[in-house]
Amino acid sequence: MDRRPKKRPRLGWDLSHTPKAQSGIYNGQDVGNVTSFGHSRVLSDHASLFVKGLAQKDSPPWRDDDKDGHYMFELGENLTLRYKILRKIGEGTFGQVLECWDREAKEMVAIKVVRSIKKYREAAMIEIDVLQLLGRYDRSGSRCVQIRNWFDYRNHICIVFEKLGPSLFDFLRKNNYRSFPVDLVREIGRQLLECVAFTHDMRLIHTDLKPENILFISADYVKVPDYKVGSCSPRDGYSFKRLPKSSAIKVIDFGSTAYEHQDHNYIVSTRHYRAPEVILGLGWSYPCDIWSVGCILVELCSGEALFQTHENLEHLAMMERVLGPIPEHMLTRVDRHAEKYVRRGRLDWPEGATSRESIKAVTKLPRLQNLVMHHVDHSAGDLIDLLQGLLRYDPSTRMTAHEALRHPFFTREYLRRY
Ligand SMILES: Nc1ncnc2c1ncn2[C@@H]1O[C@H](COP(=O)(O)OP(=O)(O)OP(=O)(O)O)[C@@H](O)[C@H]1O
Repeated sequence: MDRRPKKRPRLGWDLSHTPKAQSGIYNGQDVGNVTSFGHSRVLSDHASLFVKGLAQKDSPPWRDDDKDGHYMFELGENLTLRYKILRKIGEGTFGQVLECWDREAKEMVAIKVVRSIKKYREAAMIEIDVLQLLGRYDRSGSRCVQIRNWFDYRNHICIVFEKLGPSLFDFLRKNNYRSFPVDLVREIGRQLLECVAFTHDMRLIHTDLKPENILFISADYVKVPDYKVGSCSPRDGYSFKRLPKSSAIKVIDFGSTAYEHQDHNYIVSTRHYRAPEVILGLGWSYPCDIWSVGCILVELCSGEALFQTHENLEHLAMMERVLGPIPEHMLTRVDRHAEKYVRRGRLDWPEGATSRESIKAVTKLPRLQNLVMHHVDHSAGDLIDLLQGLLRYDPSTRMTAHEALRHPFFTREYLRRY
């Protein structure tokens, strides 16, 4: 049974946060006048009528947006005369993602049609800036999703991407939250860290790494028997699980990407992947992405999100249960919002728990070593050691992406399956 929503929301956006560190990049001009974007296009319906040889049909009638500022459309309609809408493939905080046929390039594309609300339009311009920057330097085009085009259509910023396959989260969900084989985890981890290393080299922090934002390039999969699930009969279909034919992945959603900055102290990341320094209000930087990678790798090994909680103190208590005590030097420096989670230099737990259920949820979590050993049939020692480096509490001693890529979990000669 599905226990989680199709896409877990990033909390920061609908709180009060506006990405301060990013405001210097897009200076609030009207989008059509932004000069820093070489390929800026503001396409009115009339303008698009002049695109020669592309029109199959006219533009759809003008419709009001829905109450949240989402673009209203019907399948088969044009989105400018260049793109034909085939289906909706995703929805997030920023807007809807539509699979479209690009009549000019003659290929499928994924177009993010951003909500017609000022803060999302502004954030979309930052995402375009980041994507163009990454695209300029990532010559192999290997790990970050590629932007193909962008335009402003009926007050919606539309970002055209190469079309990718399902997300890691889609795969986990379709597999009823059963684990990936460790060799696949290794291949995904390596590519993810390559992307993070490249992004960090570009002095950018993604801030929203999660299984929903990591997409397989291809949608092809095979069904293999899942011997670990002894209790289910083959008849109910659960004794098979899907595995991707190729492990190649790309990272998407650079809409919350932050530029290197000294004063990062607003809340970032989707809850389960949020680093302790973010929760404690200690300021954050590149290491917050590394923490998210650690959480993602554990989730791929076990099938379930590591810290399933919606509450800060419970979240911190879960971290202590899995990883050991948070260093006192971090707890004594917390900001005024997080003061209530600390008592005499240690976490106010279980005293500060809101319910017995909460204490139970924390107590039932295993130690990291046990969790990994339970799910992984080989290379557990290397994986545990890597995770301990990625999930170090103190961001200044946490592994960097480049260090992680040199870890034996990736460099030792394992018999490769993927
Ligand atoms: N290039 C792509 N190819 C295929 N599907 C995609 C692509 N980009 C996005 N998607 C799908 O659309 C969904 C939403 O995309 P994205 O995360 O970029 O939107 P968002 O509004 O920024 O989300 P969030 O709420 O996390 O900020 C993804 O989870 C994925 O399923």
